[in-house]
Amino acid sequence: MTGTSPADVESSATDDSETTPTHGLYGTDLSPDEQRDRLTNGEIPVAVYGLGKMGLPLAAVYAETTGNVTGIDVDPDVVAAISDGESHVVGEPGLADLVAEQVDDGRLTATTDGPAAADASRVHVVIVPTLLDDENDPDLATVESVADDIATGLAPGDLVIVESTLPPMTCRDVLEPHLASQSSLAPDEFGLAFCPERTASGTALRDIRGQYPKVVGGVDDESTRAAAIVYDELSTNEVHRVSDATTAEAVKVFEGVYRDVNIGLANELCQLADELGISVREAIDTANDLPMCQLHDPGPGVGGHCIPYYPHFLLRQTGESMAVTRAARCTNAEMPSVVVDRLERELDSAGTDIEGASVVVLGITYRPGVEETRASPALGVIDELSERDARVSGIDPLVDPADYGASPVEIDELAEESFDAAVVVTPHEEFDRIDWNAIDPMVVVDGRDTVDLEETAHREYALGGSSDGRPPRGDRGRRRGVERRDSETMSATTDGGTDV
Ligand SMILES: NC(=O)c1ccc[n+]([C@@H]2O[C@H](COP(=O)([O-])OP(=O)(O)OC[C@H]3O[C@@H](n4cnc5c(N)ncnc54)[C@H](O)[C@@H]3O)[C@@H](O)[C@H]2O)c1
Ligand SMILES: CC(=O)N[C@@H]1[C@@H](OP(=O)(O)OP(=O)(O)OC[C@H]2O[C@@H](n3ccc(=O)[nH]c3=O)[C@H](O)[C@@H]2O)O[C@H](CO)[C@@H](O)[C@@H]1O
Repeated sequence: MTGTSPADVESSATDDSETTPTHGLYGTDLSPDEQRDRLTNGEIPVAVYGLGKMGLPLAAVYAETTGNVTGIDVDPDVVAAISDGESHVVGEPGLADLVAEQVDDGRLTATTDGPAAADASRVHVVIVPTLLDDENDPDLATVESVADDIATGLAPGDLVIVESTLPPMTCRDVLEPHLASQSSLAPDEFGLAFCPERTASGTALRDIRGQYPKVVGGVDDESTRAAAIVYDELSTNEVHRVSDATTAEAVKVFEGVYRDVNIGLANELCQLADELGISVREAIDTANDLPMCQLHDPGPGVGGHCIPYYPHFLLRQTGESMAVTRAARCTNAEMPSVVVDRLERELDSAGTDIEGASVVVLGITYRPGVEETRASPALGVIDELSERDARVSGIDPLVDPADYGASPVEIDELAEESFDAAVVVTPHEEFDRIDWNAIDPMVVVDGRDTVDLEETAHREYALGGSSDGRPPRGDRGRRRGVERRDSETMSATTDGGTDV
């Protein structure tokens, strides 16, 4: 790191212009070492478009590597916070300090002005979300709007790197023609490579800096080469060059589909727990003794703007039926209603009609500690409960349940209120301090195997059973000689749990 200031960079880039035909990395005739030097000296300005949960950590790592990064976001509050050296992304170890340091040193700046940043930058990194439209087709509008910004400043020799997850063929068939037509450059005058994020919330900096090999695939060989130069510097791990951008796009989507399909299988198996009278979680954990078996964890559904979205980047985009991917997606999407079915049955057994019952949902975000609610299973649970005319409350330390159709309750208020039931959807660590013994007995459906209510008066139903071997209703049925194989008996029995 040289600590070069942006002003130094500008003048050095100008001085070089007479001897170097292009300032960028694509199609340059500089040696690889000279390219690396220019990148790490800050002589190649970098723009990072999208400063969200992954974009801000990525921009910060680009800044610590190159010393000359402009971050762009459409949200003025995000830009204002970063300009003040503050991270608006919570739960990422080291990020607040890194952002403060990079901004303070003048290595990272932020703006809402995409075209101006594009004009000043020679490497453009895209890390905005790709969502779905109402028909579940990929919605490329945000990525294309960033491409419009980049195109206004795109110069010969520039390299565009896309880290946003994309449906395969998007770089080749959509973005390259889009950038070319909007910039009036020929496709072989600029580089375009897909280099997917292999990161997760909570470990973003570690992952970006090199936890896994970095996959790089360009629309042509020169784009792959140029992008590999960048990630050789950014990542401590190996750079895995694949044949082309479409292969790189497929790698990322396949990783997500693998996860969705395997969670779908776990969710299917977990629904056998009542009928078999076992803890399916115990069976899964034990099956996973074998390295060839990697069954996932069952739960109330699959949330976030990654895993539930990526299967749709293939479904309807191909002429193939994709029956396995489709079935898993359906199974996962139905889990919130499975959870509410179980809840309704347990309430029935306790003599309470779900219509008019008061139910509190624990955890609205899709993952503990991550402020993201897109596709959260909690939203499906709230919808299902509302459709069945239950009165729904919610607790979440990161978001306001009122924004999602549930009356807000604080953890400390739980004991003062009286609920017919609770559903654990997302086990934020704050829930560890709930004193269940201080709360009036109720039905508790635990979707995540995170509460043990055996020593309480609550009527617990653990989806799929507990890892320690307790079937969904604990040991009570076994102790009382309930016929485990008869699911009808199980669902109709009224003495299977503590009365509430
Ligand atoms: N979050 C994860 O765990 C994760 C992991 C791996 C990959 N990804 C992928 O990374 C990408 C980004 O995800 P994220 O979690 O950072 O998203 P995010 O929703 O947290 O942040 C997106 C940011 O982009 C900004 N933005 C929207 N439109 C813009 C525009 N036109 N120009 C500039 N900025 C704009 C938003 O204001 C927001 O700050 C997605 O493609 C996602 O699939 C995410
Ligand atoms: C572990 C990891 O690196 N993941 C990443 C993932 O991050 P993520 O934040 O989306 O988190 P996940 O852990 O995948 O969970 C998604 C949903 O599935 C539920 N779930 C999960 C596992 C399970 O066994 N049973 C479940 O029910 C869970 O509760 C949640 O609702 O997406 C990124 C984007 O591309 C990828 O980089 C990457 O795969």
